[in-house]
Amino acid sequence: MSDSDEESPPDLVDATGDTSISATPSTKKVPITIITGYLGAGKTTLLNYILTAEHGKKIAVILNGKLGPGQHESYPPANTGTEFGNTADIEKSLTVAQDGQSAEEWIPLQNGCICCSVKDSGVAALESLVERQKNFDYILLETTGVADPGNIAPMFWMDEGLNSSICLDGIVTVVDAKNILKSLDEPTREELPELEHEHHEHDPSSPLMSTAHLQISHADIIILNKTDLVDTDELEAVKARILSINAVAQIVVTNHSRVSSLSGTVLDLSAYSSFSAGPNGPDFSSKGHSHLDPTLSTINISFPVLDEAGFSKLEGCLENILWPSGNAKPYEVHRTKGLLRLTNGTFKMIQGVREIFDITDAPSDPDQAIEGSRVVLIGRNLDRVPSDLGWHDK
Ligand SMILES: Nc1nc2c(ncn2[C@@H]2O[C@H](COP(=O)(O)OP(=O)(O)OP(=O)(O)O)[C@@H](O)[C@H]2O)c(=O)[nH]1
Ligand SMILES: [Zn+2]
Repeated sequence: MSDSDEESPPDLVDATGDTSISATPSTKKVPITIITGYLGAGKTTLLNYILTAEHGKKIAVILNGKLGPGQHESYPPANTGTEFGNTADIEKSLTVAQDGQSAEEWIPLQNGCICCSVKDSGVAALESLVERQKNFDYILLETTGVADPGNIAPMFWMDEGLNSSICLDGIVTVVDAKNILKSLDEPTREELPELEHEHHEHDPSSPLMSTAHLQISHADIIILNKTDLVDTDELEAVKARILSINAVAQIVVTNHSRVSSLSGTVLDLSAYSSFSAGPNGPDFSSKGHSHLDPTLSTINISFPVLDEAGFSKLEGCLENILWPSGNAKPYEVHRTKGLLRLTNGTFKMIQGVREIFDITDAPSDPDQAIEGSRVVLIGRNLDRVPSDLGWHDK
C-alpha cells in the first residue's frame, strides 16, 4: 500500500530554470521498456520472472497499464476490450522489485486519475510516479493485450529531451509461437487496430493489418514464447514470418518467458539511442522484400557516405517519404532507423516512429559493418514508396 501523502505536491526535480532542449540532460532519466504482445502471449509470466530474477536494479513494474493519447473524461474507463479510447490512466497495481524481492504498491489516484492534475498524458502519470519515488532504476510497463505500440511509443520518445524524467528504452513484444500465424492471417474484429475499423471499403490489394502486425513492426525485441507448444518446423516458419515483417528486431526464443539474460533482452536496450541492423539482418536487398507476409515488410535503402550537401539531400528524401504533400500516402511507415556515415568521419543516427523522426549524432564508432549509409523502414505497402525519393535512383 502507498504511504505517500496525496496532499503534498510532487517534488520538482532539478528545476534549473533552463528550458532549452539539451542533448546531455543533467538529470538521470529512468528508462522505460514497454512490454506488449497479444492476449495470453506470456507478458505477465515474463514480468513475474523478472520480478524474481537477480538484476541488482530497483524496477517498477506496471501491469496492464492502460495508456492512451488524449483526454480521459471518465474514470474508471469503460473496459471495452480495446484501449484506443480516450483513457490515459495507469491502473493501480505497481510492483517494485529489487534483489529478487518484490513488493506490491499502489499508485495513488488523485481526482480519479493521477495524471489529470499534472498534464494530460499518460507519460505525466509515470513522471509523477518517478518524481514521488525517485529511486527507480527502471520501469517496465505491460500494456494490455491489444495495444498499438505506435500510439504509445511516441508519447515517451517525444518527451525525451524535454526535461522528462523518463525515456523510452525500447519495445519488447511477446509472441505466442502457437497462435501468432493465425492472428496474422485471420484477425478477428477485436484483433484489428482502430484504423482498420475505419476502412469501410477495404482495398483488396492491401490485406488486413492485425494488432499482431503492429506489435511486431514496432518491436525492438521479440520474445518468441510458448515454444514448448510447437515443433521445430513450426518454430522456423514463425521466425521467418516475423523476420519478413520486421527484419531488424532481435528474436529471443523462450519457454514460459524465461529469458536467459535480462540485459539486452528486456533491460538496457537503448533501442532509441543506438542503431543496430540486428543479428538477423540485413540480408534483404535494397528495394526487394520477402513476400512471406503480404501486409508489412522491412525495406533497406542504401546511400553513400554523405558530405554536407548529401546529408541535406537525404533529410529531404526522408521528409518526402514521411511527410508527403498532397493526399494520403499509399503506404505507412511504422518505424524508421538509420545510420549515416559522413565524409568527415562522424556518424549520425535516424530514429523514427510513424511520422516523427529525429536525427542525432551517433557514437564515433558504431558497431556496424555498414560501408555507406543506410535507412531501414518497417511498414505497410513499402513497395509503393516512390522510388524517385530514393537516392539510389538519382
Ligand atoms: N505452455 C506454455 N504456457 C505458457 C508459456 N508462457 C506462458 N504460458 C501460460 O499462458 C497463460 C497466459 O500467460 P500470461 O503471462 O498471463 O499472458 P499475458 O500475455 O500476460 O496475457 P494477458 O495479460 O491476458 O494479455 C498462463 O497460463 C501461462 O502460464 C509457455 O511458454 N508455454
Ligand atoms: Zn498479462
